[in-house]
Amino acid sequence: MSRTSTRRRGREFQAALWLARHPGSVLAPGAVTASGMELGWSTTGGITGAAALGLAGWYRAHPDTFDRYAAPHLRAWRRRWVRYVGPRWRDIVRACELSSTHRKTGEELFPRLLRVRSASPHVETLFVKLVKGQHLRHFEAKLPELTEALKAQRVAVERVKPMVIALIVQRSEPFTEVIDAPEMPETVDAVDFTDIYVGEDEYGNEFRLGPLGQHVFIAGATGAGKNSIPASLLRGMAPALRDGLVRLWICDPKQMEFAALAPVAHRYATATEDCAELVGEYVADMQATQRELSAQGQRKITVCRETPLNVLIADEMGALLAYGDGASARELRKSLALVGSQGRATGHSMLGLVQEPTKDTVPVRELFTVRVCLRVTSASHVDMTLGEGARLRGALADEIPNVPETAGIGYVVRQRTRTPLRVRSAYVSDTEITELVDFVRGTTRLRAVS
Ligand SMILES: Nc1ncnc2c1ncn2[C@@H]1O[C@H](COP(=O)(O)OP(=O)(O)OP(=O)(O)O)[C@@H](O)[C@H]1O
Repeated sequence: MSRTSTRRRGREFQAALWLARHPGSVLAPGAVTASGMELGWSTTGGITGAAALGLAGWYRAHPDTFDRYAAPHLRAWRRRWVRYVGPRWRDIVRACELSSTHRKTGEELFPRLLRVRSASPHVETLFVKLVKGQHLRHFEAKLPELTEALKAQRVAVERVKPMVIALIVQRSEPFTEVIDAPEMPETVDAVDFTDIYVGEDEYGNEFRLGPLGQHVFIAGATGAGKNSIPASLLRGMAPALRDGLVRLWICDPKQMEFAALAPVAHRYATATEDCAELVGEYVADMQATQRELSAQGQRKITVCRETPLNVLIADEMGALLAYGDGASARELRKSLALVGSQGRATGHSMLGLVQEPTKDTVPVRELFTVRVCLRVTSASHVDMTLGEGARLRGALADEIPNVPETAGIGYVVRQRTRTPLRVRSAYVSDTEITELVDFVRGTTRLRAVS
């Protein structure tokens, strides 16, 4: 209903509305006061102290679960009240000329901060209710001013629903140094095919992927550092490759970085038709394993020489699917779909690399169980890679600067919470690829052992 009166809403009602919007601010002090009056102030102090101690104990004892479940809420709450408390938010909005004046009452109207989310220490998402007459465009036009006013590195904006937008505020860069290539274990016993080190996450934890039972999709613009992820995985499995427990199948239309691995690959192809044939063989191999498994009454393989882990690396998937000749591309899509849906039990995994996640690659994307989005050139590529809403939740992969210092940086979505996690893969140089190849072929001893 539009306002016709020239009088403002009374202050007592403004206060009541504020309290209704912030029930926590009423309930928390209310609960403490009630407890103090009912149970006595020393008991209440004891309960509050025990809760704080419990939280501190959790923080120290289980960093993983604390960082995942408690930290985002505590951080969001603290930032809400330290950085964006009423007058501060209004000052920022006013300084960026994003407030407006009510025509009749002359009252200054501010876009209202509905919610602050902070899934990682480096990013906050501010959900903002627009003032009538405002549009996403007004905020887009003021992004540079907002970035300065918020003292942020970067601010992005997205429309959430009518009258509500999200400002995604990146505060800092967790990765300022290149991460060394993973060491190669000496023996197969040291390799866990479901858990291989490939880099670090923004909390300083190890970023690990498991090729056994998973298909990994990696999107990133040219120079984003896609190759480091498969290369790190291969280094982590080096003794298994050497001993015939892992077989490598490579589709390499570009014939650049992966060409160095050709000598240790079980199959290697470059032309689209040859790649289609290679993937066809991969499917036949998978189906043969399926028959063996069902003859033995088993549901999945144990990695050994007889039933090795097969890893299919499909570089430039977009090019293979979109620009190759029609029949081969169709054949490839069908075969990849089969591997995607049936290959996990038989130990037939895929690592798919794309420069641009477009509509040709998106249907295939759904076949992959783990997706990594490195620097991409368009905001739409983020959700195309990681799934709807990923960018809104803070996966600003399109905002990663296009400079060599950011290679290998990107996002994965945590399966349980769907929160994007900023990660950086270890960097595997050409020399370290050569070292891997020599190790697998048995022409060198190890440089180092984990
Ligand atoms: N994880 C990393 N950490 C630091 N630097 C890296 C990392 N990965 C790659 N780089 C640097 O970025 C350059 C480009 O990497 P890479 O060739 O893997 O990119 P790409 O995404 O595969 O690009 P293209 O699609 O053009 O092949 C490398 O030569 C290297 O200098």
